[in-house]
Amino acid sequence: MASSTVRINLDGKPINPLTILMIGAGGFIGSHLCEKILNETPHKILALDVYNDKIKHLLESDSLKWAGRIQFYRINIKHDSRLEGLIKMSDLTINLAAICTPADYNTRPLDTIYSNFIDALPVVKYCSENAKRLIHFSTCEVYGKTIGSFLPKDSPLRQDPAYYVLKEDTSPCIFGSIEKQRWSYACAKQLIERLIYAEGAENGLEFTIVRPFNWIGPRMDFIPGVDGPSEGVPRVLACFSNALLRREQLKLVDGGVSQRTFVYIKDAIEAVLLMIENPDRANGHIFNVGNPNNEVTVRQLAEMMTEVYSKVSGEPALEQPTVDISSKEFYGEGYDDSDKRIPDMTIINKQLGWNPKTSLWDLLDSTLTYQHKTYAEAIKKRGLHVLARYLVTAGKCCINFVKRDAGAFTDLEPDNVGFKIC
Ligand SMILES: NC(=O)c1ccc[n+]([C@@H]2O[C@H](COP(=O)([O-])OP(=O)(O)OC[C@H]3O[C@@H](n4cnc5c(N)ncnc54)[C@H](O)[C@@H]3O)[C@@H](O)[C@H]2O)c1
Ligand SMILES: O=c1ccn([C@@H]2O[C@H](COP(=O)(O)OP(=O)(O)O[C@H]3OC[C@@H](O)[C@H](O)[C@H]3O)[C@@H](O)[C@H]2O)c(=O)[nH]1
Repeated sequence: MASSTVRINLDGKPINPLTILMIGAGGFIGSHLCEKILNETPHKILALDVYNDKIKHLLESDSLKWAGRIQFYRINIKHDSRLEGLIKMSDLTINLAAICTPADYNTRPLDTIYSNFIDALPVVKYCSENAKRLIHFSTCEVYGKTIGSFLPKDSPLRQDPAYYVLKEDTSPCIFGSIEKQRWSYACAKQLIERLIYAEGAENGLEFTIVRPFNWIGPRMDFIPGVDGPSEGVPRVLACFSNALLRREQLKLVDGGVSQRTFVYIKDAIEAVLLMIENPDRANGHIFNVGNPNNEVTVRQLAEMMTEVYSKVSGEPALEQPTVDISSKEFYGEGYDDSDKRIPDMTIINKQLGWNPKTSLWDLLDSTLTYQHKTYAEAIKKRGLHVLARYLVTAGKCCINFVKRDAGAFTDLEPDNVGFKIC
């Protein structure tokens, strides 16, 4: 519940109610950030996105306690004349809009570059020209590969943090060759960071840049064939959740040797709210937002998710829960990878006093509980439905489709048919 008492920031200054333009509010991070702002602050949100299914629960009824503090605008920032006016109406613009699933970077490089650089240009321009504050979402991927990854495999220096800890103001950005089009995303993000930084240096733009380190939690991406395209390839959490839900093997790209640190979305948006409400401490800064204590290889993540899902679902794991697959087969030509992503936390600790709280096991427990509750039934129905169609077309038996409503047989959606084998 939004408090009615005057809220103060880290420097003891009163926090005045803000109007926040959130571009990409309908996405994974945006939906959690909207919830937090509406539940804990008096701020108003102009939620801009092409989709709103992940924030529908915040928009539905005027009876909601935050009614009137969130308005949704179905806008594609690629070509919409309303963008500048909305930026002018707001005290702060947060830009989350991006194509940010690795399966797109090497297969849709032009769209990826346009989305992460070209389309962000007007947002930066309008904020700078109208002296409006900007919080821009970049990525930990701008660091690319660690320096240590170029050392000989047996070099002891690989164990030296100086060769792998990623620090905002000192670490280089190291990408693969141009043919490795995976890096189209990271390079576009790097260039928009540099443009924002230059707008700050030359024109006084008040900016904060966020580099998320694998934020995960409920509502991340989609489950292919349920709330996203069957042929879609989401990020690893949704890929692995999809396999677990369907009792299929989890695919380990190139053996799952890459390492990642994962942070719970609920911890991460706490850091963003601190940035929003402490402009004197956040303006002009780039922040790593991640959890250095949650490092695993992708293989270890798969094993942990398998164990947690077995506990959550009550179903035994597969005999062989994982299978290796080459990146070429899984992602196609031009894929490349970050070897390791450990965030240095010095700057965010000093400026905002933020630290993540949730262990990887606990965040996977709450996330897979959500996934199982949300998707298991739908997937089971679709599975039976597909089986029924197969049996009928294969002439194995006749099946009486028992319609649950009076609709025509054309709408044989799993939700409204039951069947019995005669
Ligand atoms: N989730 C993470 O771990 C992570 C890690 C690093 C960086 N990021 C960055 O954080 C931001 C948000 O990521 P997310 O995980 O919420 O992704 P997401 O895909 O769930 O959300 C992005 C949202 O932006 C919207 N969008 C994209 N192009 C748009 C356009 N032209 N006009 C209007 N809306 C548009 C999409 O519809 C989507 O709702 C992205 O910039 C991403 O690069 C996220
Ligand atoms: O089914 C899968 C999916 C993914 N993976 C591997 O899991 C690792 C993580 O893959 P993700 O799809 O989550 O994406 P990455 O961590 O590489 O980058 C992501 O995090 C940083 C953000 O900028 C973006 O949202 C995205 O680029 C990669 O090594 C990938 O190859 C698998 O082994 N199997």
